[in-house]
Amino acid sequence: MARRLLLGGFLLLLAVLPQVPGTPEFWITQLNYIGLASLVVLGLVLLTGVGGLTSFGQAAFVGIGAYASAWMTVQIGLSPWLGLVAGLAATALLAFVLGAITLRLSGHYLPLGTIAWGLSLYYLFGNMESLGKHDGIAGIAPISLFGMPMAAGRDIYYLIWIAVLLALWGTHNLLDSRPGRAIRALKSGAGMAESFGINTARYKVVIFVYAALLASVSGWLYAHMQRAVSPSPFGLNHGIEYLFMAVVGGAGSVWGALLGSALVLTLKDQIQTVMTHMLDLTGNFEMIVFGVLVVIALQYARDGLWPFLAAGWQRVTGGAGARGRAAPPEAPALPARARPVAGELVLAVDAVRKTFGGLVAVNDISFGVRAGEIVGLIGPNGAGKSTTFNLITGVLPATSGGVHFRGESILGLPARAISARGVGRTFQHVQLLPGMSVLENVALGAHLRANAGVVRGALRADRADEARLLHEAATQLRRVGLGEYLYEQAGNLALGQQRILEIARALAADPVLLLLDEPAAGLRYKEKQALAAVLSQLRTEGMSILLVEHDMDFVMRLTNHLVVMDFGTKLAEGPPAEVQANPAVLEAYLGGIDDDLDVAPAQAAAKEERA
Ligand SMILES: Nc1ncnc2c1ncn2[C@@H]1O[C@H](COP(=O)(O)OP(=O)(O)OP(=O)(O)O)[C@@H](O)[C@H]1O
Repeated sequence: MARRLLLGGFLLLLAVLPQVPGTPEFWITQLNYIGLASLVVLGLVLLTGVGGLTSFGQAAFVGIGAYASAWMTVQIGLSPWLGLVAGLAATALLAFVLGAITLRLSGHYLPLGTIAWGLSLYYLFGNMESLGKHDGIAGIAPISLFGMPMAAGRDIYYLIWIAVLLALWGTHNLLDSRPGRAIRALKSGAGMAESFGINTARYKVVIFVYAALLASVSGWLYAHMQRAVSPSPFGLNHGIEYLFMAVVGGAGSVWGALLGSALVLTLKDQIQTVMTHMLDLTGNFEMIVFGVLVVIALQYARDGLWPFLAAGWQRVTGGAGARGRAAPPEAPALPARARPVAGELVLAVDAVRKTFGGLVAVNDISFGVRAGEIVGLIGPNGAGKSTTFNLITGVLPATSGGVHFRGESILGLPARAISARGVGRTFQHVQLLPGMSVLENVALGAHLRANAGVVRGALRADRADEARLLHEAATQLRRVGLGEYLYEQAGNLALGQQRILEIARALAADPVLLLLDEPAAGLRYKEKQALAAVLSQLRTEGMSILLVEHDMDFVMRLTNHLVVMDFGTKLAEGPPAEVQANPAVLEAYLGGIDDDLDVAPAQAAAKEERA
């Protein structure tokens, strides 16, 4: 409620400011520039703050939007609106090509790549005869709406701010949608996202084009506001300044874009005024002071200033608690895949082999998992269990052998293709998006069961789809006993709960086979019992489970079949009681290779059960 009031007040202020007779013209001009910068910075929030892709070259896309429309209106005499369409088309095409090439670069090569094309485009503007070389293009017509030209600053003000507010709304919606969750996974969970069928390379290109289009709209508005364009505002220094704005404002939040643009532009102007009037200094000294202020700000607020303001506001208004919120409403179930009949061979691993240089980590291992069966893959540390797991899930390429899932060869397929066929997994080291709610983390698992894309997400035309996804996520969370934590931040959960959350996320993908990598690690006794109950229940429902686990007690009580590995080779295979009595297995474990495995209590437990 309080947030709505604040937003309403802000919108009202924006709307009436130019109408108040006393508002200085300078304020309007400054607000126009803040709006134009906000559009570019909003793109950077999505690209850099959320997606983790640093770009220094956004000013060049502003230039494409500006020059395309300037050229179309001045040289060909077309309407600025057609100029907008041409600018957006040119930007989309160029960003797609540049993105497809540069986004493959990782680490510092990506920012270097963006600097390279930022510079190239700047020099292109300055050297093309038809674009007026370094003098640029003058005499650009103003934008007209319903026959009324928006020539004055106060006229175009509304158009600029409508564009900014629409972009804020669209970006905010996008982040709160199915594609948005995938985008939020790019920065720190790309590998995990691929395991849920998310094409991360595609989403990187999508946010790159999205950010470029926002910059292009800003360029179009700028060209028709200034009525002239020249290369200098589209140079690399402006690209860096946009990045500053994003970082200072708070690159993780859409409102950070507005705050950063407003702060940087106002500060620069104020410092310049102080320098010239009070200290009698002329020249670009404001940039020096500004640079120092940015360094200090980053020292104390790494995530920018918006999170500070948001936290302060939360304290004042006492924000809604995560526990108190109602669960997502009922919604039709998501499409589900056909289940195998009990006993059908779901997974067949056939003489699979993996070598790392001279080391044979997995040495021609074969085993199978049938529908409605829990198979345990056990062995001392370094036996090759995780490597086998990674070969099945497509994370590592095999050296030789075969893996069939429901009769189809899956060896060599990428992780997301394997996941799409119905193989769900959890990770040895928990891989969640800690800043996202528990519910959203699980909804990410159901990504492939819905199809709302970026446009539907941004326009909020995805609500029916979204309701089904969230309802499914809540259902899976209740199924594993985490129904009370739907809106809690995933990072706030205890490790044991995070592991169970990973199972819920895997279940949301509607898998036929679940691969669990040490699910009981770090769990307390009670939590282990709860987990065992969940897994037994899943088995009863026909789920097939392959379990890599160190806790022998847990494995012995739960599995139908055990495969024991040691030094990459299969040591034994069979029902747990049989394997447990196998002398080779006892030797491998009791030989002191692995202290974690405590066979004796497991034997006692098995005896107890038989008695
Ligand atoms: N990427 C890699 N490069 C080189 N060697 C590797 C790589 N991954 C695993 N290995 C080696 O392969 C062997 C099997 O490792 P793996 O992690 O599969 O064993 P594990 O049974 O899962 O052990 P743990 O129970 O400790 O997880 C080990 O000797 C390990 O050092």
